[in-house]
Amino acid sequence: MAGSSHLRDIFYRMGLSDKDIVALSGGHTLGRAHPERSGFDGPWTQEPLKFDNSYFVEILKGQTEGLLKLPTDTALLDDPNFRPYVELYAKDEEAFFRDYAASHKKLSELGFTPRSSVFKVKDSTVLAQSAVGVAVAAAVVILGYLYEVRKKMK
Ligand code: HEM
Repeated sequence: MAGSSHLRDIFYRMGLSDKDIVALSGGHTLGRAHPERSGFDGPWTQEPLKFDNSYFVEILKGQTEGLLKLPTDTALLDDPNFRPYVELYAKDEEAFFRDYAASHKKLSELGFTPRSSVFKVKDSTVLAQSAVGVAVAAAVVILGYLYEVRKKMK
């Protein structure tokens, strides 16, 4: 089972799970391989411009003339933890859409610090700076006023 352990090596170090591996592999429902790029040839599904669960339906069918199966696609079938997700997504497209969206978000946000935590630090710094600014401005106004009053009293 070299395929699935290699997949786990790569995806686990990014904090992704078995479910993420299978759901994201479903990205191959779109597009195709090009001999001049990867050496592989052809699409994974009959309608490679349509985002649906057909990638999972096709890999469960086995070899189909004209459709591609990468070693990482067949690894999903051989592994006892991956396979239940393949079967689920093949029969329940909504489950695939739901899990794909969550995994895609996770993948897209790798290495990204959420806005809220950045702004919390920034907000308190900005607030502290503004408070000092207001205090200085108030002091200038008050001192100016006292200076005028003293001048009039003289
Ligand atoms: C599991 C590990 C993966 C492997 C081994 C892999 C491998 C490949 C290979 C060999 C190609 C063909 C490249 C070419 O010849 O043009 C390809 C294409 C593609 N991959 Fe993956 N991929 C993986 C994961 C993913 C993921 C996570 C996504 C997105 C969620 C994805 C989306 C695509 C798409 C959309 C294409 C088609 C590109 C095109 O039509 O030009 N792949 N992938």
